[in-house]
Amino acid sequence: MATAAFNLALINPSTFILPKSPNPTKLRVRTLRCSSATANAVPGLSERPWKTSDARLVLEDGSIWRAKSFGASGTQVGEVVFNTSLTGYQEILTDPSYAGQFVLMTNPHIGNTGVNFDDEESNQCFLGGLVIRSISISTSNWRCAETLGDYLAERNIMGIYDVDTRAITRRLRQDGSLVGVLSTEESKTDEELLEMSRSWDIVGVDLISGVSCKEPYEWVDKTNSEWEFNYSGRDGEAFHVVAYDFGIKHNILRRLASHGCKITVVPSTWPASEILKRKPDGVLFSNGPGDPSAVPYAVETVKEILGKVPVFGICMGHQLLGQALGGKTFKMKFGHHGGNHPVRNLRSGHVEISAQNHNYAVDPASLPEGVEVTHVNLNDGSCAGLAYPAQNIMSLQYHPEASPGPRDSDYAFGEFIKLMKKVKVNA
Ligand SMILES: NC(=O)CC[C@H](N)C(=O)O
Repeated sequence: MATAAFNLALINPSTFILPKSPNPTKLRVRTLRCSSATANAVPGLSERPWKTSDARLVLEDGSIWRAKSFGASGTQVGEVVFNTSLTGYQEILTDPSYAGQFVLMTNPHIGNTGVNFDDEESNQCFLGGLVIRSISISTSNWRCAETLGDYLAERNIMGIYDVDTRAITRRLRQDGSLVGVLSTEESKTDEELLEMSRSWDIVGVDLISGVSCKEPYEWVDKTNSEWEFNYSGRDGEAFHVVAYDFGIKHNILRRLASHGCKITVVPSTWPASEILKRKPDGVLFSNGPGDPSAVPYAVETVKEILGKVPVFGICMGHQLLGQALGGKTFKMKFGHHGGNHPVRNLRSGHVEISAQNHNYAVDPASLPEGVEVTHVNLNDGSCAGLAYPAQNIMSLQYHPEASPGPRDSDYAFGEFIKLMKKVKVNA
């Protein structure tokens, strides 16, 4: 969000006098400095608009979308999903939950703030590729370290632009998720690419094992003090949380640390018995890519931990919890991906604007008695959060850590702390 504010400041000088800015002078100096120091032309794109189409996106429904390439070249298959976030493409590119997917941004103008050193949500880009309407021909931001095109090329990720993202989004909304093949290779025929898209599937595939860490590690970084916004819920007491890494986003770890937790991150296959031996105050089941029904080993791990220690599930973690409690998950028509999804907290009655990224959901009707639906997605009524107070379980289908997205749901980390505190006091 701050990136957007700085970027706006470049376009509209009136934003220099934001009344609520903690330090307007600092903002002005940084903004002006960045406009001259980091304004870079994107290599290879300065010839626009004369670059001719050199890439194709072939969808499994037989449609062929001609486009211009940036980033890496080659041929790549993936499931196309659309993301409605207005800002935060770097966090989206580094969210491991996008493994196996092409992210199509509905915001038409991408790349204007480049990429920086601080907004990475993991150490790698796991997504299949990026599909955008228009790539910015210059980058201009005080934190910009390189252009989006260079960044993707270095990580061997394909991108295409000058493609009708509105038309593709309407198709996905109407017909549901579609598998596609992105290719810059002239030698491959349309028929070959179509065949590739039709013979590939993301359902039933364990994508977690490809993104989880290989060894346990301790995490200490909090949200940078310059960006911290929520000082409630901390009283100096440190709770030890073990976080299962199913593809964990760094901001989940930063927010837990900012809320006063000492954190150990463990691989997705780490035995539950090892965790319980460490006697943590709580266990977090993270977000992660793919089909929750394709990872029965993870559901078994969750089952072994439930009821023994307070737990918090986020996105994939929420889906695995739903299954471990005896419920079912199903694939949605086109899922939820974006930083602007309204959710109602049924306990408080408040509506949150949330960050979401999922294609699967828990069917609340399949859950046993005693499990409470705590949050509902207001766009389609789907289950957005669960609690099972008898076993100190809470979970959200969406992202309280945002990154990118609004901070409305950060209170959920505070609720997890309260849950751990309650159990510790009564122990
Ligand atoms: N962000 C996530 O954890 C995604 C969850 C799951 N892979 C889905 O698509 O529904």
